[in-house]
Amino acid sequence: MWKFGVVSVSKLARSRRFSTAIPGPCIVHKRGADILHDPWFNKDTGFPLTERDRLGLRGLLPPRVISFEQQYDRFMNSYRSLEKNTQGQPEKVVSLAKWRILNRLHDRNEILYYRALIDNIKEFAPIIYTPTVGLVCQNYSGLFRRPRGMYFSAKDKGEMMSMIYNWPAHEVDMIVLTDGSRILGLGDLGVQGIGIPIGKLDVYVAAAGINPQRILPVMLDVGTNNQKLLEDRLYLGLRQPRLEGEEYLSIVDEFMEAVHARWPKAIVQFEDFQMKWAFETLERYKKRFCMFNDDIQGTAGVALAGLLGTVRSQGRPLSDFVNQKIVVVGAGSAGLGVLKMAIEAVARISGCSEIAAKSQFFLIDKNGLVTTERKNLDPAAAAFAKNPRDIDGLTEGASIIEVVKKVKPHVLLGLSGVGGIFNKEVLKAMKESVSTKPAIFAMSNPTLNAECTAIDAFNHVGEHIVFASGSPFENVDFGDGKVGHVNQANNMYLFPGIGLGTLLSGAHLITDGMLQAAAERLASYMAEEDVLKGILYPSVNSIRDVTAEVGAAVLRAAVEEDLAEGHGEVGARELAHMSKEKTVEYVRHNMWYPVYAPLVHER
Ligand SMILES: NC(=O)C1=CN([C@@H]2O[C@H](COP(=O)(O)OP(=O)(O)OC[C@H]3O[C@@H](n4cnc5c(N)ncnc54)[C@H](O)[C@@H]3O)[C@@H](O)[C@H]2O)C=CC1
Ligand SMILES: CC(=O)C(=O)O
Ligand SMILES: [Mg+2]
Repeated sequence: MWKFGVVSVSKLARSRRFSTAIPGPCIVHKRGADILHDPWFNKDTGFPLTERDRLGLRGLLPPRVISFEQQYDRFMNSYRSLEKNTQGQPEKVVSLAKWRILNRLHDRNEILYYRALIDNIKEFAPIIYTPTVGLVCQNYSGLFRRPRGMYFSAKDKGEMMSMIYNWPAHEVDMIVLTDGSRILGLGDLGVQGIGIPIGKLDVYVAAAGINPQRILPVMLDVGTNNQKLLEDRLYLGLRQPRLEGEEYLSIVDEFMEAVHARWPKAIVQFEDFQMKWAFETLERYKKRFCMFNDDIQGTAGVALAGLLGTVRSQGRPLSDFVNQKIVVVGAGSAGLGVLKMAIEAVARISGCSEIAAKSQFFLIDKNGLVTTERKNLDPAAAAFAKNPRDIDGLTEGASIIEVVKKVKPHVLLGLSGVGGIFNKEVLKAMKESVSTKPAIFAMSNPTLNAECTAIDAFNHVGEHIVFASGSPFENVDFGDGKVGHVNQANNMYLFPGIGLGTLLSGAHLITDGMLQAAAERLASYMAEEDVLKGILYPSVNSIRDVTAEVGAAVLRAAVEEDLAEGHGEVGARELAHMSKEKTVEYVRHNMWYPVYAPLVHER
């Protein structure tokens, strides 16, 4: 395994684009061409001559040694040329071309790839993550060139305990797992959903500095109910309907046991599971394994930070959160997670009961306003259903426009997966909001599934609004130098810190207290003057800094709950004695940073 010295965290490394500090050596068990074909070790033309001699590479590369800086510039020049050459072509074609050039580098040379990603995260995140990752998943079987991560299928039942040892790395810290059943707002994409764990883990490396040799994207292929995929000759997954009930759970159980047996400290992030399994697996595993569900819990924290930000943006104290009327459209894993966490926050802030705290929240799903009169009310949504007595003038199943007109909410938040449902009529109705700064959160991904665009929100509601979307939109230019700020309300601001903070704490569980600490730290991250301008979240360019703060908050919460067992050479006692500032520095210090380490061959 690679062991890097202090390079990744020294002030020197952070303040210079290319650090001159020398990293510790990295042991490699291969020689010659095998190294060139291994993206973990390959340096392309960057191998120094002495290393070429030591590793049997002489003659396998052109003679000139190219520095890392030159390789980096060469890659960025190719990327810029591609941008120029694809100008005017359809957006999908351009996005996929950009993804391909990045993916090729990922497959060839991980250090260079992650350096390019970290240095250009704002520009590259929309390619390796939402929205382009959605397009990649939709076209995965056609785009497939080489595997990445692990694939466990229903056909592997009984084999997983041994299969897990097929993974070449001895240590794994972070796993992102999906069953492909609800990929972004794109529905069931079966095995093609593997693109999501890959993209999320790239964000882990870029934002949290998790060592890429210690990550593992996993696809649990239990079939698909997507008829188009089942009929597609090139589809790479199991061509059978999804397993259900106990059969399904037994597959997930077996996988979790296998992971735990090989890497008892690995953290498993559940991602993009359809709602019923998202909730069920969270309940089933959260007290047994170190895991969380990003769509339920990560999203909830990011949304809560944004909701608290909207209160601050109105120039009001946080205690006013209890008076904010909030309409949530989408009663799935994400929407219900947000409601639960927001209601708990209202109860905490006001000291009232959670039942009383619910009065300001309205939940709408595909059948309209959710009330206790709903036939076959989903048990997961029941806790948030309105009693018809409390919603004067509104009835079961009322439409979004009816609810908005009647309630005049401070916030309209979408997690429905349905593009454009905050249409002109709905947005115009938000003009009557009782808030001085009405907030529109169009959080569904990818871009085409957003409930509205930024331009439509500012045009139809007004320039004074607060706007956030799950996938990035450009800021809106009002002319005369005035700009409507677009926030990206995406769980990418939290999950890397949740993972890293948990890892460094050595906790074997992720508790509500740790998740709450993460959300609170994000909520307080922005300065008052920015929040008053409607800027609720930091720039994606600051994602390592945000993650260090969030990670430290999670770690400290684990210490407070007496769950921290320590990590590496830093024990529980030492963690408990770290000040807040020292904890942030400690977290920062443990972020991996991509530099070429000298390779040392060992048999
Ligand atoms: N910005 C972010 O960080 C995150 C965004 N999301 C996005 O949220 C969306 C939903 O995710 P999940 O909750 O997991 O999905 P889900 O499938 O569990 O839930 C979707 C919900 O939307 C409702 N819905 C469908 N059509 C509707 C309509 N026309 N009007 C009102 N409600 C409607 C459904 O009844 C259901 O309650 C996806 O697009 C996903 O990409 C999810 C997690 C994080
Ligand atoms: C961002 C994310 O997790 C989702 O859209 O599902
Ligand atoms: Mg997700």
